[in-house]
Amino acid sequence: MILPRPTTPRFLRTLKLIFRPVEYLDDYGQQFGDMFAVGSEDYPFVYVNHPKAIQEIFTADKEIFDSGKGNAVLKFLLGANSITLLDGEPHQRQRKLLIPPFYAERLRAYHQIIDNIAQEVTNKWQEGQIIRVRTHIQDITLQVILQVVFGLEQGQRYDQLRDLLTTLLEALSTPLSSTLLFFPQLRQDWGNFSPWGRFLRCKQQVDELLRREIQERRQENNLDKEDILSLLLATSYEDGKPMTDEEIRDELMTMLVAGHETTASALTWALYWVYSQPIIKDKLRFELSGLGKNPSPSDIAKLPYLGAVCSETLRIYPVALTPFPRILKKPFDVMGYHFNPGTVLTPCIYLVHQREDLYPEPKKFKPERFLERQYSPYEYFPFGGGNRRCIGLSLAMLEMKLILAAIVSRFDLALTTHRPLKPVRRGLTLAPPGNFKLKVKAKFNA
Ligand code: HEM
Repeated sequence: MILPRPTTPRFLRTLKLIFRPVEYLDDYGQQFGDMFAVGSEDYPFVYVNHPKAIQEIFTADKEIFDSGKGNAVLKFLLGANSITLLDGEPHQRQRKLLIPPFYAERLRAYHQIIDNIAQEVTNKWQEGQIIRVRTHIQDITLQVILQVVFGLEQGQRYDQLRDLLTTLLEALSTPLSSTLLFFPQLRQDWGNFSPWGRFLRCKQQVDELLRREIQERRQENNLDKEDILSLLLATSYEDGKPMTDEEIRDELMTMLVAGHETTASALTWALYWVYSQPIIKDKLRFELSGLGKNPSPSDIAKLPYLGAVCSETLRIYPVALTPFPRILKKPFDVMGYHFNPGTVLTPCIYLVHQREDLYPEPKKFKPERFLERQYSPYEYFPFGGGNRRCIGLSLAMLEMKLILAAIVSRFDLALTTHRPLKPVRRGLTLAPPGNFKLKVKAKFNA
């Protein structure tokens, strides 16, 4: 069987994928259905949009695919030791060390930190003020990473890293600057006058600060600290060897890049959906009020409607349109199609989340669907799946719930325009436009 494929020239397709990613997928998804191919005839890039096919991919033998190779484009940012760039045994070895700090029982230690940061940033909001949502939310999620993952306390290095990391990631966040990711030949260092030159200098300073922090923390050897960096410093591989400073630095950068922008985008969407539909805001407030005054973060994290709002937020516009590409190392069959080594199989999160047979009226934001039925990990997978599934899933969901609850219970916010908010590209991800604003109508004492 031969897969359908678009006839649009490659260059035009790539431009559409960069500047109008959702239309790109909507158009081809409607035209071609469950699976379609782009790229070369010999080594096609295949979008897979059927849950059965996705199950076959996510449950296949780990040795069949490489993914790290497909992420090589991120080496300049994350470093060569990043888990996202590794495959096979080195990848599994690294995952074994990185996953335990994210177990649910460990995350309990972070509840209060997340709640405090959310309160501190939003306490400054005043009635009548117009909030540029992403700036504030990203400040919260960046501080969560600095405190929970890097274990930093507020002070000079905290402020330096906070500023540098914001500049670093902003440099790659517009649809135009995202072209640097797709066309490496555009990365030209013409000093501080060129975006790439500015990026390189900023990255050097971040690397230096992280190197110093890791060295000092190794010397400090404080076994009482519960942040993820401390846990990584204390752990070792099966052969007893500890992680090297370079490995730890690259994983810190990976968790920062993978964990802070993504969560900020998801939360910004959540605020848009909640405040564009008053009934959802009312239902959330009602559910929260059932916990009484000063509810514990652990109780908030268990609320079903709040969870459903977060899940629906990640369904309708998933932050990642696709998980990492799976590059075949061996021949493999999916739903009757035969693929040769070199083929790139890409389960498409966005198109599966838009399937009418799974999600009736898929363009409507309806949290109730997550209360009425359970979706399999092949029907709903905003965090990817199989042996590469996001390691920060539980932290991200916890942050979304606690921060959304902190805002909804204390503020009445209003949209400043009734034009529907359309997603835009932000690096490799999909995000609400950076200029999305909300007006503070009322501030309550929760
Ligand atoms: C809403 C927030 C987030 C979303 C939507 C998200 C989504 C994803 C997706 C789609 C993948 C690829 C999985 C695959 O290919 O199957 C991934 C991988 C990853 N994510 Fe997340 N993520 C989020 C938050 C986080 C956080 C908070 C962290 C850590 C602090 C994190 C760390 C990682 C890492 C390290 C990987 C690579 C896993 C591997 O290669 O084995 N993510 N994430």
